[in-house]
Amino acid sequence: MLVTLEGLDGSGKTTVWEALQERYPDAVFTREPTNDSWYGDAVYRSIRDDDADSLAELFLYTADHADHLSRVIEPALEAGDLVLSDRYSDSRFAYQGATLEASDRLAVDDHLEYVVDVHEPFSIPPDLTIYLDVDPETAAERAGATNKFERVDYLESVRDNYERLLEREPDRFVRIDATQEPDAVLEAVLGTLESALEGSGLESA
Ligand SMILES: Nc1ncnc2c1ncn2[C@@H]1O[C@H](COP(=O)(O)OP(=O)(O)OP(=O)(O)O)[C@@H](O)[C@H]1O
Ligand SMILES: Cc1cn([C@H]2C[C@H](O)[C@@H](COP(=O)(O)O)O2)c(=O)[nH]c1=O
Repeated sequence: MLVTLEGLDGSGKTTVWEALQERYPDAVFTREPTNDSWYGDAVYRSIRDDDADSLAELFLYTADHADHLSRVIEPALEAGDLVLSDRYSDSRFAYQGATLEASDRLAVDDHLEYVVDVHEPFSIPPDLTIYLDVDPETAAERAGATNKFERVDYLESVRDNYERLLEREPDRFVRIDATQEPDAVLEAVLGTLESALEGSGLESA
């Protein structure tokens, strides 16, 4: 089963993902951008470049995703493992959808749909996506504005895109109020995961 954690920068995904590692010791924990390949290194280089071309950046993130799929996700799913990924394809749909729209780099009507379509022929959709919902102000404050994505105005567009994704696939997404205290957020995530794992044949926490 493939479970992904999504949300704005600073929404608390990594905090939750790290706590889950104690509860699910047999699961495969992974992330995007990857931090163990040259594709991931290239993505982090682009994140640090304020003048990066938005279309080139989409394909850097997508190359990293393709490698992540073949190297980590597909083998783990074939082995029947529970896979928990801190960010995955929805980050591309929300973030690059917003960046491309702002840069006017592409002659398409709907930038989010374009990014979804790029993934469609090769990607594996998650079984469950836990969306940690925070307002852009809280997100930017918590994240500390350390990169070009962590600005309130940009995060507003990213959040609008996440809302579209939740509307498109209400059965895949579970929204959790991530402005709650960390313990309450973790409890809500654990409750969601336990319900999803019931009857899946995979072990509960
Ligand atoms: N529920 C919470 N309430 C208050 N602060 C939180 C909460 N969850 C996480 N934090 C704090 O917010 C900061 C960002 O958290 P974290 O790194 O988990 O977010 P993230 O979503 O993974 O961010 P990014 O996408 O930028 O990596 C950290 O300092 C963390 O301790
Ligand atoms: C996977 C992915 C990520 N991003 C953005 C979101 C963050 O600002 C950075 C790095 O992610 P991290 O969780 O803070 O390490 O990259 C993106 O724009 N598109 C993506 O596909």
